[in-house]
Amino acid sequence: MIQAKEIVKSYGSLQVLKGVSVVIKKGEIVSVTGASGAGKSTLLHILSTIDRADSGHVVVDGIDTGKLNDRKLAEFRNRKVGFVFQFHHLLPEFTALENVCIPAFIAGTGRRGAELRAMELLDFLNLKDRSSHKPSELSGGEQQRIAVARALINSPSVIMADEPSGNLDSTNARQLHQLFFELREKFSQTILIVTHNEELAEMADRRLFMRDGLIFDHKT
Ligand SMILES: Nc1ncnc2c1ncn2[C@@H]1O[C@H](COP(=O)(O)OP(=O)(O)OP(=O)(O)O)[C@@H](O)[C@H]1O
Repeated sequence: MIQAKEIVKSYGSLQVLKGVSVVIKKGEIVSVTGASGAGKSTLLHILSTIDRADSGHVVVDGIDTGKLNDRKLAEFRNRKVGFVFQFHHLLPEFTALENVCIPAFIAGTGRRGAELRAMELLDFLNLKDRSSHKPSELSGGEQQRIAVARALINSPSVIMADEPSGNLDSTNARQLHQLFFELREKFSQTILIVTHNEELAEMADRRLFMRDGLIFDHKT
């Protein structure tokens, strides 16, 4: 489902990824931990095609992303990959429902179809009655669940989360963690989570660990 081979990435003279290879199977939930600066976010950005590697290959859903031009890559990302970040990045002037719909509009879905799908997702996430609220009128946990709904609207095959619960209190963090497992049950999604949260890392099917730009199986 996600295959990365010999990924190398440098920023100036700093080589951040030094030949990272990883395979993540369809429907698998994998966590990545490691010290600050180890290269976790950089790897996630490359696997999710937000950023390009200097060398190496990233294949998602059988598509070699290195072969796509920028326009095709943006289209691919919009349809195939859902993102959840530490800070939800919801647009403050739009309602929860509108925020969730935005990736669907970008994909060319009509307003009615997008809103129907968004309401289904908000219902699944117990947020239906918050749909007309702006982000500032929602709690941190609700904002993050809205961001999850936004990540799901185009039914991506892959969800990538970078410190998704880093900004939440322990109760909301636990609920969000549980949600990832419910998503896998319901939508068979492949989920890759970068986290400093040991409890979340431990819940995953498989744990990976990064050190100095290299990736390892996590040994308990
Ligand atoms: N755009 C950039 N330009 C220059 N250096 C960068 C850039 N992005 C990341 N780096 C550097 O690359 C290294 C790895 O960063 P990265 O964000 O991948 O680490 P991380 O393991 O996710 O850390 P953290 O746990 O603190 O989020 C760091 O030394 C960082 O300063």
